[in-house]
Amino acid sequence: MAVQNGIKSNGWVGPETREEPLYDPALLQGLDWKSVTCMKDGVTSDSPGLGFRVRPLQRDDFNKGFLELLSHLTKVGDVTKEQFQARFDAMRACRDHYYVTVVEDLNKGTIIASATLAVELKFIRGCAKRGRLEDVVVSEEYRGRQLGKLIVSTITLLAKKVGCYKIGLDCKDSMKAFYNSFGYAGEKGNDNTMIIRF
Ligand SMILES: CC(=O)SCCNC(=O)CCNC(=O)[C@H](O)C(C)(C)COP(=O)(O)OP(=O)(O)OC[C@H]1O[C@@H](n2cnc3c(N)ncnc32)[C@H](O)[C@@H]1OP(=O)(O)O
Repeated sequence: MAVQNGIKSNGWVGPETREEPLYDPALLQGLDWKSVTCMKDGVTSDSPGLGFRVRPLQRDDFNKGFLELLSHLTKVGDVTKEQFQARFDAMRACRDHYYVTVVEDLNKGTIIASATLAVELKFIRGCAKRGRLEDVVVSEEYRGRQLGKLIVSTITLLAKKVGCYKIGLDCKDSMKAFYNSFGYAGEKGNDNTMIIRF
């Protein structure tokens, strides 16, 4: 892809074009961590712990074990690098809709946690935006080290920052207590997920 004066032919502008982030990394700066009570030892997305970095998904994360990480959540299938990059490019083209956010272990150069904020545009509520928390996962060998809380809290704060009026999620019954600890709760009379699988 052609780059001229930091501006790519797809219109992406910013100092981190070399790393090709899915969304503007500056959005992760200055999140309101004062409102988060579940983190211990001052861990935030700006200070995630020695050797860790919280950042948007990048186009080269195929090489950093991103799909391997997702396999700790569900079936991924045989996704080639070309397929991964085509999907990445499609998500980036839908600007302001997909905020796949990861934690990288900088010492190993691997992606060790991830979650997605998907933003749905509405006509209701004055053309509001609704957030969805999707595909939360921490690599099995890194669990129990606050990374789950870190990535979920980051996405929740990000949803507020980008202007969502609410954020919701679907999860198994066994995960309800985990999400309750961040303030996610079922609503009386409106606590059903209904799906058709194709
Ligand atoms: C919307 C969705 O995507 S639902 C899908 C959720 N993802 C999965 O099920 C994938 C497999 N599981 C995982 O990847 C991880 O176990 C996660 C993401 C659920 C948790 O990640 P971890 O890094 O281990 O969590 P973390 O260390 O931040 O622990 C957070 C706290 O939640 C608690 N916790 C962890 N799992 C659960 C659970 N199932 N129910 C209740 N509490 C839980 C921990 O005990 C810990 O409590 P503490 O802060 O009092 O010590």
